[in-house]
Amino acid sequence: MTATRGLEGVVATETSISSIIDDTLTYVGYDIDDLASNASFEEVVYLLWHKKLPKVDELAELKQQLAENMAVPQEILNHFKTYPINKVHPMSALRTAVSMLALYDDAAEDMSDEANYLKAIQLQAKMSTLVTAFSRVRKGLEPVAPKTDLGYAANFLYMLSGELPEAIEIEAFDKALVLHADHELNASTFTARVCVATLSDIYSGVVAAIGALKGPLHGGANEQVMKMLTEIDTLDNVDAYINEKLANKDKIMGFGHRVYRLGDPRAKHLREMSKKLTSLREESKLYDMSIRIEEIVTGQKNLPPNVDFYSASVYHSLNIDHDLFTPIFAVSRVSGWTAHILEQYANNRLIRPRAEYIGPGIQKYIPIEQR
Ligand SMILES: CC(=O)SCCNC(=O)CCNC(=O)[C@H](O)C(C)(C)COP(=O)(O)OP(=O)(O)OC[C@H]1O[C@@H](n2cnc3c(N)ncnc32)[C@H](O)[C@@H]1OP(=O)(O)O
Ligand SMILES: O=C([O-])CC(=O)C(=O)O
Repeated sequence: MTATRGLEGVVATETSISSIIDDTLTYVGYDIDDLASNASFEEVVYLLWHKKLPKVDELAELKQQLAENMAVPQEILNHFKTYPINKVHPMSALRTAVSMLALYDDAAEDMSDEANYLKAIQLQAKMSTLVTAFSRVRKGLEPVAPKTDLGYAANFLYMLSGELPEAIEIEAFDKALVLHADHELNASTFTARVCVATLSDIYSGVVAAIGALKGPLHGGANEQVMKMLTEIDTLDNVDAYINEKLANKDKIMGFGHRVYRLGDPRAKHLREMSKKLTSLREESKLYDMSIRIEEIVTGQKNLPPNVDFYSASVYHSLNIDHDLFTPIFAVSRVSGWTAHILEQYANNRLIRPRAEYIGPGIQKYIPIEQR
């Protein structure tokens, strides 16, 4: 038995939710470029869960279900207030809060298809409330209740700031949610599938996935990109900073991908959004710095930007705190996680691969006093 490092190239499951073939990303066969230009996030959520685009009444019903399920138990909001607030990363708060949601769900252990679908709706609805409420509580502000007449993207921005967002902000945020919704068998989705393949519950699968997304080699990279842009500070500093990192063999966050070799098709949409929004906020320097970083990293290492690179300056331009970038990724990706969890339940087999043993051969036990 020989291990494949990082499971590269290993085909671990079948799925009909999303695919990456020849650097093209599709959700249920729809090209991501088509969806990014035309579909709302709620349509994409429906697509991932039902494997078909919704009709008018189906979309209206899903929107209503999401809006109606956004409120979270007061106990969880009170719990936020007990945290050592300045030390807690919002991804850790989200991980705990999603775990707590299960405690207040009477159907948490009901494994019927109907109950699991309802839990998917509740997780999708409540995660945006949890992220925005935590952000406010740590600033000493009260959470803002969702408005049932707003769409998902608008509601997130409204609950975050307490102000009704502008149309351009809603459009950009909605598109970012569409672009992050699913991505074949990425690390967090695989984690979710492994977890629920033991027939554990959907909350456990999503909590496990949040943990996997948090790391800087996966969803956590978007926050690190913003940290890098902040450190570099000016266009003049870019070359020296990036060249030094590359010379030291440090990774440049937001570049490279396990599956894409020619480039991540989502990055160009975020690049365009970054250009527009940074200019609107009179912070074009962030876009200019990003473009120069891309020129150097692509030129020297042949590594194109991934979804996390330009999303950083997009979220910054929406006045979002930098440590909320990865929780926002989770708010979108929970649609994909839950779609994969439901798909796993529908045709389940325990996921249990083997390991190549590289430790010592058979050894004889030595009593502790003789070691
Ligand atoms: C939503 C997402 O999860 S998208 C990915 C987000 N993560 C990041 O942006 C973090 C930075 N990128 C990386 O760490 C990697 O490119 C990953 C984790 C995305 C993919 O990793 P892998 O497929 O395992 O590639 P691996 O890390 O083995 O890299 C292969 C080679 O490219 C180099 N490389 C890969 N990414 C980068 C990078 N961002 N900066 C510099 N060099 C890089 C590696 O150093 C390695 O070089 P070597 O062969 O000389 O040792
Ligand atoms: O697919 C991956 O490995 C990582 C990624 O881009 C994503 O999860 O969106």
